[in-house]
Amino acid sequence: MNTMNPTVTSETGAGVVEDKVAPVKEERPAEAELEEGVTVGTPYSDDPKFKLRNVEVFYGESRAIKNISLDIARNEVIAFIGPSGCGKSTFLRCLNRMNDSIDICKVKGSLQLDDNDIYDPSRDVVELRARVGMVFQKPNPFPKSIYDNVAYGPRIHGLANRKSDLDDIVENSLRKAGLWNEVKDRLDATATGMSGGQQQRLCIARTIAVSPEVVLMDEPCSALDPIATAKVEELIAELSESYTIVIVTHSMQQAARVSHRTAYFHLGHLVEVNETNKVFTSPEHNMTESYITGRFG
Ligand SMILES: Nc1ncnc2c1ncn2[C@@H]1O[C@H](COP(=O)(O)OP(=O)(O)OP(=O)(O)O)[C@@H](O)[C@H]1O
Repeated sequence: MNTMNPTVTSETGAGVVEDKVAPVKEERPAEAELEEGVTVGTPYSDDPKFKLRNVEVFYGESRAIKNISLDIARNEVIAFIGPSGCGKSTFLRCLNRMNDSIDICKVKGSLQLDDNDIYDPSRDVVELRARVGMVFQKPNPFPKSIYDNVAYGPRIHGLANRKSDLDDIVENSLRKAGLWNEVKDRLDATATGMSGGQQQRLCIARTIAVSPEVVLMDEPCSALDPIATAKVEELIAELSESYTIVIVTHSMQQAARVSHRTAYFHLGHLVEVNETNKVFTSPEHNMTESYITGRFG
């Protein structure tokens, strides 16, 4: 007798027992295995730059972020990892209100930067984005000269009164981005003629030119080759001395190399946050372990 999943066909109502093929095992663990609002590990900090509580994000009726609470510490590098569609970028974009431009997107909960409400309606969003800068997946320099790309932000924020002050900001930013020696003799050349890796470091220089406190990076190396990636990773290590950095990455090796803490997201939940070394050597949650060992992705 075949005992696999016997089931009664309701259509016939005749109590006929049929064989039913066992359902295919889901590759990703089911959401039912997660307790909403519960994050294992060390999601809180004694010295938070961001204090985020009970954050939910909706796209129309669909809830993409489900009751997440997290502190991001001053001058830490924290990596957001997790399978595609788990909400890493959505959560990252809440930190400088980049989601504001998406009409159907609604953010709920308490999100504070240095104890001030990020979503206070009276907040100047341009000023917020200068404090919390962002580097995107694809390098997106303006079709202007290298100099003008870096000078753009300081000009619109009125950070330099004299040309020499602006020159200093441009040079310092390019130095910090590890690009000065490569471009100092061609500052007037158009930025779009640079290699992809140089363009991404230029975008980092452009971000830091307005003296942000935080740099958000959304898969900053996904369009770069391994050598350009290594340069950006070195840069992240240097920048972490001065800035708080939040990086979304699909590369677990990259998270392990650059971050102090790692946050593992799954289906809009924040499952685990721990010291990066712990996440990759002895994760507390079985879902984190399944993900980092490649049992699903
Ligand atoms: N502009 C949007 N409109 C509607 N739904 C969206 C939008 N952006 C993201 N979503 C949905 O929100 C959920 C989370 O997406 P998000 O891009 O934040 O995930 P992710 O973890 O960053 O994914 P990936 O690693 O693929 O970039 C997904 O279900 C996605 O389809």
